[in-house]
Amino acid sequence: MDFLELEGITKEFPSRSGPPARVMERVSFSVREGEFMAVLGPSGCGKSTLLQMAAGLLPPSSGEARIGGRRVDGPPPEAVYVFQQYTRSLLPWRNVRDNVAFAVEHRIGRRRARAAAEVQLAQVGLAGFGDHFPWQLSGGMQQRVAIARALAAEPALLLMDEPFSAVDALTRLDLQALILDIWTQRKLTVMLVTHDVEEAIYLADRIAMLTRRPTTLAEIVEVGLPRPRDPIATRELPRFLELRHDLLGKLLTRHAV
Ligand SMILES: Nc1ncnc2c1ncn2[C@@H]1O[C@H](COP(=O)(O)OP(=O)(O)OP(=O)(O)O)[C@@H](O)[C@H]1O
Repeated sequence: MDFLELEGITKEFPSRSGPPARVMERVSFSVREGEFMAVLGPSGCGKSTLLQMAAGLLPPSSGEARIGGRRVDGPPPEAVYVFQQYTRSLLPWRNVRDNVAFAVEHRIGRRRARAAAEVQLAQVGLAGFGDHFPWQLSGGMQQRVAIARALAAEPALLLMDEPFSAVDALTRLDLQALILDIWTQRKLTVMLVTHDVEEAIYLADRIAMLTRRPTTLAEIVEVGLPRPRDPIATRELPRFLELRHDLLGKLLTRHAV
C-alpha cells in the first residue's frame, strides 16, 4: 500500500527580476508502507525542496503530497525530518538527553520524555551520554542524537535529507548500518535524499532518479539486492556493481552541460 504519495509536484520560487524560477516539474511517485526509498539526483536539482514539500515545510506550487491518504498542508504528525546539518538542528544549551526529550516533552511531560530519551539513546549506541552537551560529541555522535530525537516521536515515516554527508567515510558506513537496523526493527517507511549513488543502492528498496533542472522524475529503479545487507559484501555483489555503473553513468550524462 502506498504511504507517501507525491502527485504532479511542481515548484517555482519567485525571482527578484523576471518570471519565477521553476525548479521542479510534475514529479509523481509513491513510497509504499514499510519501504526504503532513496531519492537520487545531481546537486541543485531540488531533492531537498522535494523532501521539504513531503514534510509539509514548504508548499508545492501545484500538485500535492499525501501521507496515509491525507493531503499534506503542514508538518504531519506521523512524519519526522532529519536534517543534513545536525550541528544546527541540536540545541547547544541542552544536554543530549534533553535534546532528545525535546521531541516529545510537550506531549508526555519532561520526566517521561527524559526516560524515553534514555531508551532512544541506547538504541543509537549512546547509552551513558545523556549528560553530555552536543559540542562534547563527535559529528557522527551528534547525528546519532538527531536520529534518536527523530525516533523519540515514534514516527511512521522518516524523511532524511543527506543525513550522512557531513561525516567521515567510516562514520558514514556506521550510520548507514544503524539506519538499516532501525528501519528493520521499527518497520518504518523511509524517504532518504542523497547524491551518493552507492549509499542509495546500499540502503534502498527503490531509487527515484531525478533529472537536472528543470527537474522531473527520470525513472524509478528497483534495487533488488538481498537483505540483510552487509556493508562490505553487498557492495561487492554483481548486481550492486551493475547498478552503480548504470546509475553513475546516467547521473554523469545528465549532469553534463
Ligand atoms: N527559498 C528558495 N528561493 C529560491 N530558490 C530556491 C529556494 N530554495 C531552493 N532554491 C533553489 O532550488 C534549487 C534546488 O535546491 P535544493 O536545495 O532542493 O537542491 P538539492 O538537489 O537538494 O541540492 P544539493 O544536492 O546541492 O543539496 C536550487 O537551485 C536552489 O537555488
